Formats: sequence, C-alpha cells, structure tokens
Amino acid sequence: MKIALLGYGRMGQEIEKIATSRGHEIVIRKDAGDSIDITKADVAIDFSIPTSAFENISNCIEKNVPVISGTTGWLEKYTEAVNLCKEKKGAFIYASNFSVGVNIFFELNKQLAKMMSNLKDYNISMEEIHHTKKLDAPSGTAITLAEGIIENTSKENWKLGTEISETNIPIEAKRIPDVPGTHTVWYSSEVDTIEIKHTAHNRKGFALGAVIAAEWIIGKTGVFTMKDVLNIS
Ligand SMILES: NC(=O)C1=CN([C@@H]2O[C@H](COP(=O)(O)OP(=O)(O)OC[C@H]3O[C@@H](n4cnc5c(N)ncnc54)[C@H](OP(=O)(O)O)[C@@H]3O)[C@@H](O)[C@H]2O)C=CC1
Ligand SMILES: O=C(O)C1=N[C@H](C(=O)O)C[C@H](O)C1
Repeated sequence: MKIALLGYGRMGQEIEKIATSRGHEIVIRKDAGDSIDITKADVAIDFSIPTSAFENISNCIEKNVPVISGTTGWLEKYTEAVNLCKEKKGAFIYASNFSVGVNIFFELNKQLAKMMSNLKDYNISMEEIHHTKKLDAPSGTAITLAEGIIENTSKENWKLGTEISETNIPIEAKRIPDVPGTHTVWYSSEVDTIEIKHTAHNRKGFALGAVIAAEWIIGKTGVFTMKDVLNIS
C-alpha cells in the first residue's frame, strides 16, 4: 500500500522502516510547510505536532484518504474530526498509544480501577516519563489511563502535579533525556501500594501498531480505535 507520512520526525522515520519491511511504499513525507497531494496515498499516518494534527487529519478526510493519527495534545478538536469523518463517510483512527503492550495495559488499568473503586483507603496517583523533546504534558497515554480510571471510580478529573485530592487523579509528568515512554499508576494506602507500570524500551512498538492500524483500515468506513484493530475484549 502507498503510505503518506504526515510528520517525518522520530516516529515518521521509525514507521518508514517498519512499513517498508512489510512491503509498503512511502509516497509522501511531510514536515512543516510542505505542500502535498494526499490523493497519491492509499492511507495517511499522522505523527506530527499538536498544532498541525487536526489540519492534517481533516485534509485526509476531505480528500477521502483513510487516516491514522498518533499525534497527542490536540484532542480539544477530536469531536470535530469525528463529526467530519462521519459527514464525509471517511475512515479515521486516533490512538494516544499504538503499541500492543500499552493497549493491553489500558484494559488492565480499567479492570484494576473497577476492583479498587470501593476501597476508599487507597489514594490513586500517576506518573509519566518521556524524553525532553516532548511538546505536550501530560502525555496522551496518561490521559487515556486517567479516563479509564474515571470511567470506573468516583474520580471526576485528572490534574497535572502531585497533589492528592478526593476528586482529581494527580499526574506527574517527568522529562528525562531519551526516555521513549514510561507510565505508572499507583494505589497507595497506609499499609501497602499496588503499582502497574508500562515501560517502552524503544519506539518500535508504537510504529508497528500504527502500520497494523493502517493495513487494517483500508476498505473500511467509520471512526475506530485500537481496540477495534487489535480485537481486544
Ligand atoms: N500514539 C502513539 O503511539 C505515539 C504518539 N506520539 C506522538 O506523535 C507525535 C510526534 O512524535 P515524534 O515523532 O516523537 O515528534 P518529532 O518532533 O520527532 O516529529 C514531528 C514532526 O512533525 C513535523 N511537522 C511539523 N508541522 C507539521 C505539519 N504541519 N504537517 C506535518 N508534519 C509536521 C515536524 O517537522 P519540522 O521538524 O519541520 O517542524 C517533525 O518532523 C507527538 O505528538 C507524540 O506525542 C509519539 C510516539 C507514539
Ligand atoms: O511523545 C512521545 O514520545 C510519546 N507520546 C505518546 C503520548 O503522549 O502518550 C505515546 C508515547 O508515550 C510516546
């Protein structure tokens, strides 16, 4: 399949390696300011920057090119993208994290939250660690984890920082050179702590998941998630 890479930075380049090893062709590599003809591609994969993701995604939808987006930090416009996709009968997947491991971790996180929901002696807190070049905080993955907890407990929101509160889940965002992405959720009481943690060792898992999603979406119409792609129940 012919792939457009919208964003040819760390992730775009990692995706190119995996896509070509699976027999695909990269026909567009777009960075800031490049003008492109998206209709040359069978599918587009957007790993760009928070301020450009929505424009990239809507251009694909308008031109009827299925689009996969992993860019984080633009979600205030997610509903607009979903509505446009429905109106134009396009095909679109956003995931805060495309790795199989993190998608399993998302489900584990929801199950644990359900089990902990009535145990009021435990305080919930989270941490995400990423490389120093990351533009957004907290990470998209941390936000998805927090949403999974909010769905299954009495917590109402998340908040950047470390302050424990009745309603908010505190998320501490740390920036350390070269860290691909580490996410931890803690439930702590006076007597013990339960910890679940996912550590990415490199970017290969994110890139492979995005290519698998691109292969999967060809010929489909609608708005999907990685849960649909991976058939996780
Ligand atoms: N969902 C997931 O699984 C994952 C998501 N991410 C997310 O993906 C995004 C990219 O990460 P990463 O590759 O590390 O970041 P990089 O900064 O390495 O790459 C971003 C690229 O986007 C380019 N860019 C800027 N403006 C545009 C535009 N208008 N259209 C297309 N490209 C543009 C930049 O080009 P230039 O240098 O010219 O400005 C740069 O090459 C981030 O939001 C990150 O959080 C990262 C890993 C996994
Ligand atoms: O910017 C990154 O690098 C990553 N961003 C995603 C996020 O914000 O969750 C996914 C992964 O953790 C790497």
